[in-house]
Amino acid sequence: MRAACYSSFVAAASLPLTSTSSAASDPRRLSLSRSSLRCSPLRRGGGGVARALDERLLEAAAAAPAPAEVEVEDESGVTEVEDGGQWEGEGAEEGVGSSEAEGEQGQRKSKRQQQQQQQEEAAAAERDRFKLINGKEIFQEKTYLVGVECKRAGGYDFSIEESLKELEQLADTAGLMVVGSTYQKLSNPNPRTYIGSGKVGEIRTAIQALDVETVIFDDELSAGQLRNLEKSFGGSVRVCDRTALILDIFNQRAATHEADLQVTLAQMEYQLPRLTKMWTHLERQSGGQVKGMGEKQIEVDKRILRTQISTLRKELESVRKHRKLYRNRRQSVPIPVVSLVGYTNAGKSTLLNRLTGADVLAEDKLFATLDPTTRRVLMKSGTEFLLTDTVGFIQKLPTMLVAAFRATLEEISESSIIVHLVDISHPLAQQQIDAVDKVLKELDIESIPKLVVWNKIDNTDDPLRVKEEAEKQGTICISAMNGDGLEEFCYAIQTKLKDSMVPIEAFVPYDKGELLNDIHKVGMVEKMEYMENGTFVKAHVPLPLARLLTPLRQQVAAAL
Ligand SMILES: Nc1nc2c(ncn2[C@@H]2O[C@H](COP(=O)(O)OP(=O)(O)OP(=O)(O)O)[C@@H](O)[C@H]2O)c(=O)[nH]1
Ligand SMILES: [Mg+2]
Repeated sequence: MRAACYSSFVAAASLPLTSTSSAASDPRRLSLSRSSLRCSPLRRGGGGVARALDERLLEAAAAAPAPAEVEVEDESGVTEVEDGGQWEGEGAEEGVGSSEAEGEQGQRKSKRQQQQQQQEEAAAAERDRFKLINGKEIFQEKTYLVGVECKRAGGYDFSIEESLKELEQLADTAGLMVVGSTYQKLSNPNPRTYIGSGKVGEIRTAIQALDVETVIFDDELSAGQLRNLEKSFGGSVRVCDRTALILDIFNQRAATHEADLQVTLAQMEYQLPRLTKMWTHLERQSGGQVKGMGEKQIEVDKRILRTQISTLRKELESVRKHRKLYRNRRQSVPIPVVSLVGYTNAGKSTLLNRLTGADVLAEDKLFATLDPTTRRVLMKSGTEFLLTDTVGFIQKLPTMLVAAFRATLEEISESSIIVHLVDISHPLAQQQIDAVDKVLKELDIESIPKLVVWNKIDNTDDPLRVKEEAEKQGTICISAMNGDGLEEFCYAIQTKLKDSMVPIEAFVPYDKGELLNDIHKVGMVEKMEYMENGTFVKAHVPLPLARLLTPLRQQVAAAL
């Protein structure tokens, strides 16, 4: 029953398409237009991994005994009572017979009551699995996690246990209920099933014992591996991988048009290579007589998907152009931009909120922020800078997501300073730093000055010792939560900004007073002298403003 309902869900939901069950090859799914996919209430209700409320309710209703059957049972109960009434009369004569009948009847009754109670409890437990996440109702599917530790070149620094722990956090963010996990050490992944056959059997047993509905692998699986695993685990269990899970979280959290476009594009790109051989059932249905039918259907689907991908790319391009235009307009007032980057959950949004009084969602979930938010920060010195909050990074970040979010991250490449915020209280802080540096390298922005800042100092066991260590490394410690170290943070930004500015001396006539304002706002004034026809100013200013001031810089010698 679940498999049947799930078919219709996958067909209606968008293209996270983590499943390769026969349902996943439903032709209707691919013929859906993207706009209809985006508007689908099922997609709104949680995307591919977490199922929508309506679907689950239908399913739960179907799984529960039909009301008509309950009535029949009740009717039979009533008949028995009536019979019992007759027996009662007879029993009054026989005495013992009556109490025996009553006992039997009572036993039957209590058994029925017990069954009813069990059913009610099961229904209540089922209802409890509907959770409200980000204002969306999500059904907490029972999920089992699987990891593989491989000896591979350029491996990640996260151990398999740590990586699985993070996968559990991701599953929790997606609204899933993790009921167990396992891992295997392999020299090389099995090309058919990723894990060995013994492990497949072990997981199958766990699926049955724990009533698992979804199995998530910690690494990206091929279409063939997904299909083979799903077959081995039994039709109703869904198998997906870390990438699909991350895409699903992004899908759940995309709140703006641009984020929505980016996530849909990434999902389609993830899906494209996984369409291969999903139509083999057509070959089987046709009894082998209409050869190549499935093959043709894949081609049709791929073509549809490619067309949708290219339409999406064009749409994204136009959004990007618009964003660039906006950025250029913003740059005509050359306020320096400081970008906040860091591992997901490091506290970037909390810091932005704390410094600017913004109202960006900050919560103890992974990928709370998908869209860059920029706010103005006014320092005590009077200097201003723009602070941009960006999407968090994660180890094993799907490459299509990095690519899809490149436009968003372009903001970073045009900033004056990059602040790499680290959750220093996290046991894997160093590994997280390495993962972020890896993505930053991919973005080719190493020439921009970087400031490493340790956050959540309040959450460490020994803040004093951590601060000492930070000092040794030339790093600042802050608590975005309670505001500790924020003055030092602003001072460090100011110093770094100054390093990236040009020292100038200029004579600003009184009728060009607005330029003096700009110097104050975006630069750092060291000396100012009011003279007869204007003001002499010595300052550090950003390059664009220094260029703008060129004629006035040349007048200094004449004025003095
Ligand atoms: N104890 C402590 N908790 C903090 C601090 N800063 C942030 N947090 C908490 O850390 C969690 C994540 O904070 P966010 O600001 O959402 O993190 P983020 O880096 O924006 O995360 P993403 O948007 O997912 O990339 C929230 O529960 C915050 O309350 C801090 O200085 N101390
Ligand atoms: Mg955030």
